Parts: sequence; C-alpha cells; structure tokens
Amino acid sequence: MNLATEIPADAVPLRAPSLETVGMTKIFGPLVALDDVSIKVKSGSFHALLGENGAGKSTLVKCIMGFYTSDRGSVMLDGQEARIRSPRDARDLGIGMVYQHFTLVPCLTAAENLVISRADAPAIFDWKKEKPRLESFMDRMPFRVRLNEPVSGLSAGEKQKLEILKLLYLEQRFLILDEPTSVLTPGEADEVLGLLGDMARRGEVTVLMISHKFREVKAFCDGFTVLRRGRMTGAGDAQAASVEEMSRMMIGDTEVRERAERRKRNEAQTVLDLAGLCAEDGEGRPVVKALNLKVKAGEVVGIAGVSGNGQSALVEVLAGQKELTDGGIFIHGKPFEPKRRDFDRFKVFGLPEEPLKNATVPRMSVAENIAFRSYDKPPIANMGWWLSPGPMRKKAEELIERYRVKTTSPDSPIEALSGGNVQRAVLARELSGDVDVLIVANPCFGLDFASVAEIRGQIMEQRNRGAAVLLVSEDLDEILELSDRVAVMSGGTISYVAPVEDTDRNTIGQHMAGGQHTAEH
Ligand SMILES: Nc1ncnc2c1ncn2[C@@H]1O[C@H](COP(=O)(O)OP(=O)(O)OP(=O)(O)O)[C@@H](O)[C@H]1O
Repeated sequence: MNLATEIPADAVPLRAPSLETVGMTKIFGPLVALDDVSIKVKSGSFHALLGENGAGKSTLVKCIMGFYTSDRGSVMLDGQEARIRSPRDARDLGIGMVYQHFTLVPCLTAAENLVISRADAPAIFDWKKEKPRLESFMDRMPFRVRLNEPVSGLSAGEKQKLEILKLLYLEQRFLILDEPTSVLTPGEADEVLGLLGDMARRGEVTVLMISHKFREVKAFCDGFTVLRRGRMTGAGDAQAASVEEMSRMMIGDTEVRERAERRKRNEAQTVLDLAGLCAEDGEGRPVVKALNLKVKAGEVVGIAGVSGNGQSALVEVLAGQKELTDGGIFIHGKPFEPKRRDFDRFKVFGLPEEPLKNATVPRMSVAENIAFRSYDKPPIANMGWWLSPGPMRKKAEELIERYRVKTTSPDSPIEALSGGNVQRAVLARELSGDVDVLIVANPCFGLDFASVAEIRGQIMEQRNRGAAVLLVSEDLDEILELSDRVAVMSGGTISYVAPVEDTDRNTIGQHMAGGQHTAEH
C-alpha cells in the first residue's frame, strides 16, 4: 500500500493518466507565488505550461512533484485525489520529471544509469539478467540510446532521451519536462518532442512541458495553460489558439499595448552608432576592423562570436580602455568619447565581464564601490573632493537593499562578496540612474541560476525602459534569449546581423564559424 495516497500503488495505471491541480496556492513570505491555480491535463495529451519568467511555472510543478507543500489545493490523478508529500510519493504514483540540467552519472554507462535509478537497484549488478530485460525494454521504446556507452560520451540529445527513457523505465507515465529543449539543437529538439508527441497520441504517456517557445508549442502540443504572476490567465487548445492570443495571456493586455507603443516610439531611433571602428592589439595588429553596428532605443543587440574574434577589444574600446585607430562612436548622432565626462553626459553605463577585476576596487568597501559613479555629485560630495560618508552610506544602503546585494555590512570589502553579489553591486551602481546606453559583456559568466535570472531581468528592464543595449556574450543561449537582433563578430568585424525571429542557432553557428559573409547592417 502506498504511504501517501488513497490510490493503492499496485493500481497505478501503466497507461497515460490525466492530472489536474485544484486551487493550488503557494505562498513564500509576502509573495503569493501561486494563487488558486487549477489546470487540467488530459490523459494522453501533450500539454504546454506557458508563462514569463517568475510566473510560477516551476513552483506549480514542484508542488505537483511534492518538492513543495502547497498552502492550499490538491492534485487529482485520473480523477482521484493523490496526496503527494515528497518526490518519492510522486514517483510511486507514476509522475516523473525531467529537469533542465542532467541528472545522469557521467562515468556510468546508459544501462548502468537506468538500473541504478530503480528503487530496488541491486548492490551488485547481475548483467546476465539485466541486459536482456533492458534490451527488451529498449525494443518497446520509440527511441534508443547506446546502452553500453558511458553517459559522458553521449550527445546532449542522447542524454535528454536517456533522461526520458529513465522515467519510462521506472514506469512513470505522467512526464513533466522543464524547458527540455534548452540544451538541444533545433534538430534534436524536434526529434525528441516529435517522439514524445507520438507516444502521447498512442496513450502511452501524458506530458506537461514548461516552455517559452511558441514554435514548439504550436508544432507539438495539443493543450496549453498560461500563468501570469501566479495566476492562471488562460488555457485551451494549442492548435486553435494563435501565438498572439497566447502571448496576450502571458503578458496581459496593458503590457501588450505598452510594449507595442514603446516599440513604435522607439522605432528607427538609433541611439548607439558604431561607425567604421578600427583598433589594434598591443603589437599593432588590427583586431577590430571597420566595424559597423547600430543599436536603437529599447533594443538589445547581441554580439555572438567565437572568442578571440575581437569582442574583447571592442568592449575595451567602448569602455575607454583601448584607443580607436579609425572610425567613430556616435550617440544620438553626436560624437562620443569613451571618457568619464561623456559617460555621464550621454548616460552610458557598462557591465563588464569579471566585474570584480574590471569594475571595482576589490579592497574598497561595498558602499565606496557603489558610490563610484556619483562620488563627485551632490549630495554625496558637498565639500570638493572630500566624500561625505553619511550620504554615501545612506545611498549605498538603499541600493544594497533594492538590488538585494548580500553583504554583512556596506563597509565589507567588495572582494569578500560572492560572484553574483559583486555583479549585483556593479548593477546597482550602473543602473540606478537614467540609462540611455548599456554595454554588457558576458554578464552571467560563472554565476548561479538565481543570479543569472536576476541579472538578465535587470538588463531587460533597462531595455523596456528604452535603453539601447549592446550585449557581447559567448553564450549563444543568452544571446538568443535576450536579444532583439543578433549580430555575429568574426575576424574583427560584424559579419552578420538579423532580427532574432528571422534567424536560428544553425545559421548563427555557420556565421560564427566564418562560413558565410553576407554582411547587412
Ligand atoms: N523557494 C522560494 N522562495 C521564495 N520565493 C520563491 C521561491 N521559489 C520561487 N519563488 C518566487 O516565486 C515566483 C515564481 O517563481 P517560479 O520559479 O515558479 O517562476 P517560473 O514561472 O518558473 O519562472 P522561470 O521561467 O524564470 O523559471 C517568483 O517571484 C520567484 O522569485
């Protein structure tokens, strides 16, 4: 008999179950992360769970999986209440989850990973018995992976397939997938989702997939539910609903209108114009070669590229750390010199890579580091060059709180903070005023998930307020997630520019590899 449910474990069906949440509510301190959320996922359906960052999708699936105890609400499995108090209860009921990160043991083979995942995994494997069982399991599956290959030798697509196979091997028939394609190439993503869709249609599994990608939802899903700020704002047939309808449910009518107005206002308004930039390395070799690029207000232009193609030199030029040998930088049509005076005059701010090294004085305090940009302006400085510690500290305390910089005191040296908190402190300093141009280089390198989401959120907020954002990043996912237009830097110049909706990973990859040179700016 199963511990936590009214359904006996031996009655768990091996066919696709239906699942509902009824009035699911989860409160974190002052935040209602889920407010009375009722969703219905039909048996044998492929259902998308949509919502912007922070909408509550992960919280909902964590409540279903028993990672969180909800404050109110219940889960119904095949029409009967299933009380799930831990992931183990969920697993006993046939509910399994594939996470964004892999959970496989890299040094073990695919076969070993499957066998050890069983609750009754043997201490010593009897491969004579296990192998034929695994082969016959694999024969019944719509896709295969190489069973004898160590997981470290599998491609991302194969690993994702193995994660799914693991759930099926454990006889889990309600599969929750958390943005499963974020680690896959478009080809691999289509293959995995297509095969899962076929299984769902055959009634072998029910799938609930968290996704941000409308294309995938339209291509593979039959039902969808949308969350916004913890509430359910819509649900329906993914084939019947249009992308506009779904996105309206995700971001709300007012926000849709505001974004459209903002876009119209900002259209054609070039803020940052890099015109024919040239720069050399220490030995006089050209590293930036006649580079042209324009960034409009309210736009993120992401520069992708294999490292060593001049990106660092470009960032140094823009930060005033490297001289231009030719060309010019213009802001709102006026020449811009990357010096302190012009940074202030044109409201240009920057978030460099390795902020501790490049944007702070490590031994100075958090408060002093945050005050850098404003130290010679009142009210922080009212006696010539002398800083007034009172106002400086007060301002720093406000910013530390607003940007949630975790520090024991504003007087601690900034070098004592974690990477994410240094980044937050630099953001607090750079983004607390009016920003017209924001230059960001590899902003999330080496940071944990929570800091990454927060920092990306801050960048997007500046864009939404109308800043022109130039993002240089080695992380193509980051570029694709944040950019309105994607540019590729290759051999010191911009070799390709396209709106993000008109391009894809493969095309960008080809340009990064220097495959095609059809520059259009
Ligand atoms: N353990 C927690 N403690 C406090 N707040 C939390 C916790 N987990 C999530 N939240 C908050 O709950 C809200 C919903 O977060 P959740 O992660 O569910 O959103 P999401 O839709 O999955 O977003 P994303 O697409 O960014 O993953 C957010 O405001 C988040 O900051």
